[in-house]
Amino acid sequence: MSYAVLSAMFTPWALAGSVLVLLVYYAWTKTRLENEGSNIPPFPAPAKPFLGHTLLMKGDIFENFVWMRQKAGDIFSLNLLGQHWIVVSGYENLREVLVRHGNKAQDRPLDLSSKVLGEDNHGLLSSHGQNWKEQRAVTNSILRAFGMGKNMMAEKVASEVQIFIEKLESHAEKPTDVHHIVSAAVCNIICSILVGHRFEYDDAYYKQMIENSNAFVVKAPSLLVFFGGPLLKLLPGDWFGIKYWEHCLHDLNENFCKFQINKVKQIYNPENEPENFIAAYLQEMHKKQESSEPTHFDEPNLISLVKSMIIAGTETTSNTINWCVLYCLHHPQVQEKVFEEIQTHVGTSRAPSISDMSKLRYLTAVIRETQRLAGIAPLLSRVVSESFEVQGYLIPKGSQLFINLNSTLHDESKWENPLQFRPERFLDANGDVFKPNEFLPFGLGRRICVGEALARTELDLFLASMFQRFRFEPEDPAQLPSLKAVLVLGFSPQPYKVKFVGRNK
Ligand code: HEM
Repeated sequence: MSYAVLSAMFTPWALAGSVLVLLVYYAWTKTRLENEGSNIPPFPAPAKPFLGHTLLMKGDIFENFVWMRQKAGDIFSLNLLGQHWIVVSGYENLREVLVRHGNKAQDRPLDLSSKVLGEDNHGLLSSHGQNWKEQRAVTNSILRAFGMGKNMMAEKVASEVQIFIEKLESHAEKPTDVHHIVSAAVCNIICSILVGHRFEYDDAYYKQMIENSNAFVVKAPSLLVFFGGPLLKLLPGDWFGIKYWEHCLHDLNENFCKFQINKVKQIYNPENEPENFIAAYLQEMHKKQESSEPTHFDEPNLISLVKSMIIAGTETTSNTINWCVLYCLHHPQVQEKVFEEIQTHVGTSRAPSISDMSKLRYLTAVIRETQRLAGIAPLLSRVVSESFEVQGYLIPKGSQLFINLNSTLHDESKWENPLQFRPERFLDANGDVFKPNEFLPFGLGRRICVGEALARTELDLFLASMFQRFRFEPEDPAQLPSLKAVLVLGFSPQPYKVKFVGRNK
């Protein structure tokens, strides 16, 4: 080979061209799934080169899943930028995957928030393996010790409800967007568990924290961006909103989680009974460290755990309350019926308590119907740690799962007219409330919501007092706020205003 040919081969352009060809080849091989050709669930459409089915995720993902399910069945595959995702729908299939094969489908893929924060496998929401098991066990035991599911926790909730109702009274009859007030009240319950005290709703520091935590849900980049997130973040500007989102998470991390942990550490004494979640975790951590047992208990996990609880425990419950008020604006007869029930069984001279709930059966049905119809946490994600079979299909190790929770909550074969708000569907012929298996708003199996008992107490006490004290009226009766949900990480109602009219008027 002549010197001229050799030197041409090593020009910067030729090198750049070779790198590009290699990259394209790499991307091409990445987009051919490892187990394609074996008995994996079918695809709803042919995959495009490189992108696979990524563009099919555009728009309303649940509407897309409906036609995909019709074409490919209850369990189908998608190739998203070379990653094998499997979408699972239908109650029996969810049970098979999350319960029967639960130990092989309990890990969470590393999500974009963990990637942007550089948190590989910390905390509870997005951790996996042995670390997740330990963080989940300690969270459950601390929450139980602080009275979750018992009267002790109900008292904490009840005292915040009282302050919340007074706040609503100060806005009475004025059309108000109560989103912040509801979130601030609900988050105060988590804060009083985590750090041992509540915050004023108008406190600037607290408001910022709520905004950051809310941003995690409503400002999350679209699912499309999720798959290429870490790379897209390197682009100049903030076209996809990743940098703003990252900033909010970072602020939450530094100024709330780390700051509050440091405050607790300053007065923490391992000899004393822990007064809050952070102190209880520190105590467990020190015990493990002293016993020199191998342990995943450490401060990075604690920081992430605090963040998981704030994020998972605020917008979920407050969204459900906001949905319930919105449904009642559209169905005023429902709120009249709840009020009558409260008047009969509780009266109006004292606040409803958790022990009243067994008599407030229609209210319980209204809360369940709100959770069913709103389906606020519609899609759960998992990564498969060991291959297994469902319905004769191979669910291969390393594939990722989208568990379509709303496929059971809105299943036409189970619920008549599933998209209608009809609380009576949860009442039997004797007027007793029941819970069909398909009612799974908190998930199923090993990763079922860790705060379910707390969330149910919150929903019962907040809503019972709201129905007792106010009639919810629309700002403009001729134009009711939209019922169309905003879908980012979950389903939230669009912002709306409501008038809280005192029942004594
Ligand atoms: C109406 C309110 C709520 C709903 C509908 C809800 C729903 C859910 C769902 C569907 C999951 C995912 C389960 C899975 O992946 O299988 C989950 C997980 C979780 N929830 Fe809730 N949740 C609510 C309230 C709360 C509250 C108040 C807390 C605070 C303690 C909380 C903390 C968590 C945590 C930390 C996880 C992650 C658990 C894990 O990955 O092991 N949630 N929740």
